[in-house]
Amino acid sequence: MSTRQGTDPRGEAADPTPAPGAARSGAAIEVRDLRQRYGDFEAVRGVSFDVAPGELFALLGTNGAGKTTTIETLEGFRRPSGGAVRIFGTDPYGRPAGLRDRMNAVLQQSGLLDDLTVAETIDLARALAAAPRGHREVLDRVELADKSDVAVRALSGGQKRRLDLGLAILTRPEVLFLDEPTSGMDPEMRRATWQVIADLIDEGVAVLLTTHYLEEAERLADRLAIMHRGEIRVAGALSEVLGGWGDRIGFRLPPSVRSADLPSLSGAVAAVGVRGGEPWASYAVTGSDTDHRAHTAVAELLRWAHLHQVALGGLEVRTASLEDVFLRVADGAADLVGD
Ligand SMILES: Nc1ncnc2c1ncn2[C@@H]1O[C@H](COP(=O)(O)OP(=O)(O)OP(=O)(O)O)[C@@H](O)[C@H]1O
Repeated sequence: MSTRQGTDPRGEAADPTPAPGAARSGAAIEVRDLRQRYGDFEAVRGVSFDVAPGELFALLGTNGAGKTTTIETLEGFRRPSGGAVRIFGTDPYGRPAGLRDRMNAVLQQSGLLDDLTVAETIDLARALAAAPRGHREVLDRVELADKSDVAVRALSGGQKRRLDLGLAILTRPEVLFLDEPTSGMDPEMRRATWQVIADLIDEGVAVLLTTHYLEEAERLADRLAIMHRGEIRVAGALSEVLGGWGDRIGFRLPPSVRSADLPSLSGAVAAVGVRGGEPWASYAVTGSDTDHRAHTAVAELLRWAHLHQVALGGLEVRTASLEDVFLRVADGAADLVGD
């Protein structure tokens, strides 16, 4: 079955991974059974994962799942309520000097000063950094050279995110936290930003990314986890995450066919929803030997359509997508996978 994945900006296939949630070796970021409370409310409930140098781990999840709380804890702004986090083997709480210079972040809330120009912003950050990248290199990497003399307040939302990224990479971090770094960017700027991130990973930076753009995770992540209500529900390399979710057969449900009239296909579970404002029939084929069973189900469906003179508009047969998995997790339907 075909997948919807496009070109990988990193130009490489995802590595096979020994175990969901486990790093390959020498973790830069370690999270062990992390718990984080706000008063009586437990926002993070026993989360574990590792990120190795030169690896991008994407932390996906529903709104309020606990992603930002996890990142803030790793950055050393919060002491864990339970469990432990380590950056290069050191507890980051309180941001000890030895670690502070080795990590940086693009946070959801930008700390830019509106009155400074882009060039002044970079100069100020360079003055505070121990071994900063060159002024021109930063501008070029985030493609803001033509905005050098523009005041921050006059930048677009997407350009401000690019400047945030420029400031984060300026300090040459070995660990980079990216909390929704491409929000507000148009598709072209988003793709250019993916390339900047891909280059950093190639240079050996360990990146922890949160994003609501699932395509972003599909393109960039070596491994990913989907969080819901403070827990990791699904984790692993993209192929592992999608592997258990089988194939999908779908078509537009003609007005003449009621959902009760749909045939039962061997080994496939039917559901009727809406797509593009029209009723959409879909069958999920899961479990072992999915390819063979999907072929059998399609053959049965075509026989049924021929017999009953039903047009299968928009017929598609595809591997489950990250969006399918995400939506099932958001429904609370996914089982806990990984550690
Ligand atoms: N300072 C705080 N005090 C009390 N509750 C908080 C605080 N910060 C976050 N929360 C709650 O903790 C939960 C997790 O929030 P968090 O911001 O970590 O989620 P998130 O996964 O990053 O969400 P989003 O995708 O919407 O940004 C939410 O229910 C949120 O309301």
